[in-house]
Amino acid sequence: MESNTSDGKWDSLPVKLHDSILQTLSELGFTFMTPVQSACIPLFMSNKDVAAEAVTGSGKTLAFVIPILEILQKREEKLKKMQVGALIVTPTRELAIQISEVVGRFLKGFPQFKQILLIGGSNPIEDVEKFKTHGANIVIGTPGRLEDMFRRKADGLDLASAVKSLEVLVLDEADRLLDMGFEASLNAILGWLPKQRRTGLFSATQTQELEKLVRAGLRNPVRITVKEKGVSASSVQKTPARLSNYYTICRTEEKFNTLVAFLRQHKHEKQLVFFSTCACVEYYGKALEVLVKNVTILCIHGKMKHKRNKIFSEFRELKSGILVCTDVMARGIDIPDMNWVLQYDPPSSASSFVHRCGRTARIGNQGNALVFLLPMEESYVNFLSINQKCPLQRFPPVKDVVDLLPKLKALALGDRAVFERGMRAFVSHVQAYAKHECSLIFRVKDLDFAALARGFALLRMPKMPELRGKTFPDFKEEIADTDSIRYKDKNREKHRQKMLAERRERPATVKKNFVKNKAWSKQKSKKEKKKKLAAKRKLDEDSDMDDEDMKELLNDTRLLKKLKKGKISEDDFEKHVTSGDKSKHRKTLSPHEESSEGE
Ligand SMILES: Nc1ncnc2c1ncn2[C@@H]1O[C@H](COP(=O)(O)OP(=O)(O)OP(=O)(O)O)[C@@H](O)[C@H]1O
Repeated sequence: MESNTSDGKWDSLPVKLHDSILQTLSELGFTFMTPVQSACIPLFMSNKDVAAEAVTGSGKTLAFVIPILEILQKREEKLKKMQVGALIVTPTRELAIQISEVVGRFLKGFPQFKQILLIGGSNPIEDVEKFKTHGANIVIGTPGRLEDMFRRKADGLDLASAVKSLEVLVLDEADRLLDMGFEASLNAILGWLPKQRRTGLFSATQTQELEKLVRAGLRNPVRITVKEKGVSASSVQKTPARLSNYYTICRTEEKFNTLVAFLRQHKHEKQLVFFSTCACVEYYGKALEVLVKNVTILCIHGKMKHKRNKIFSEFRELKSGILVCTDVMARGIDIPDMNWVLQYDPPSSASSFVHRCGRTARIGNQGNALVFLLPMEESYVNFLSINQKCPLQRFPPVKDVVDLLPKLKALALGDRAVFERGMRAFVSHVQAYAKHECSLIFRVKDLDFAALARGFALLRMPKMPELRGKTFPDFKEEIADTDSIRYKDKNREKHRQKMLAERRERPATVKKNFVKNKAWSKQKSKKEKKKKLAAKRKLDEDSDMDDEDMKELLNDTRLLKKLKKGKISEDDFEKHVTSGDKSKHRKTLSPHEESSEGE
């Protein structure tokens, strides 16, 4: 089936839709159904479980929202205030908000039903109170918060009882939800739900693994697949037909300059720029704010706590602008009039590639996507075309590329915060690169680290396990003593100076043991200590990491590895491990992973 909006009018369905639904559809100006809607709605309404795969932006949301409303309003026994009839689970908050807006629009015609949004970023106690006061028949949420809500019996919310009347469960972006990252929460949630229910799995890249479908509780599901006919070939492609999908090949040192030149030439358009990690968004996003003038630039990633919803809504309203983001924006997000999807870093999986591109060229509109590849990554183009049915064309060379890396370096020299962001971004990028699903093409061992560091405009090479034992004659350190780089923020700098002075005053022997005795106190079990060290290794975006912290963490990580390999004893480990006392402030080595970016 080709994905367009002319798959018949709503009254051509074998089932008649409720007048209120038809009324809302007419208000929205949706005269025709899309293929996924005409296929799913009657099946889902007739007691079947469905697993639907349809290209991005093909109207999957209504393919489950309409049946949910039909099923709930047809129930013989009307739902009470605290009875949940439908549960929609999504991997990200933004997607949950978006779905709740769609549901809200249709609920105007069904005032008897209430919906509630249960997502991260808000106060869970407020959610509990809201639920208790207003009740909810349709729940939309992200796995972490939903699981949390199920466990809040002590706060007076018995969600497990409320879902006993559940008729429909929808997993939107099902393949992502059934991934490892959400496994624990999702299993817990599924465990609370009644077995007798309809289940729908929706995605542009559906899971083909039967065992996953079974885990989601699907009984003999009807599989619905709606793909696009390829423009050139007679093949069926996974991306929308009206998407112009490009790639460009840049050397590492040219990549950022090319991006800036491109963005400067497309200021009147709306664009998403994907990076692989939160730390890269923080670093490059801020750099773009300085280097691309007279255009709104916003940044969003999964480690942002409260600002996220506001940023997302702000960007949706813009006529033109740039949203620098991680894969938290890759799936399901429906931003009107998106002109370009730029992938500065290729995504960690082929399915992400399809979803990222799908933020443009939605519902029959024109759109463009461009992925930046290094020369050694060119075979990714073939891989996408053959294995993923996602053909790309080479983008004509970007004009007026100027070298802005010296400017970026100057920014780092002028503010320690920029310097640290750059180091963190580099480390996270390398570690994310090593985790690429397509590891035959994205080979970390083939990365030219010196060139990469030049491309990141770093002042010196960071210390990280991947670079251990290597020398980089092609990388010129910009500054011998990075301690001399000051924070622009006066208070932060004052605090740093104080810490430096304290460190200088501390005798060398005490230095090692002083903090150690505090945090790694004798009372703590060895297991606990190891757990704490593992926790320290998870990146905490809100704190700072100075050079000393970085060294200590490297030391700790090295020791932990040795301990695991049996090269040192537990006693040796304890003797040499540095303290965790500063862990509140410290950064870690590991990247800002986006693998469990949801929520
Ligand atoms: N029948 C229709 N006629 C016109 N527009 C529609 C119709 N159905 C949905 N739309 C619009 O199409 C856009 C894309 O729909 P939706 O977000 O449901 O796509 P999707 O298939 O879920 O995409 P993704 O795979 O990216 O999650 C939305 O703006 C929606 O309002």
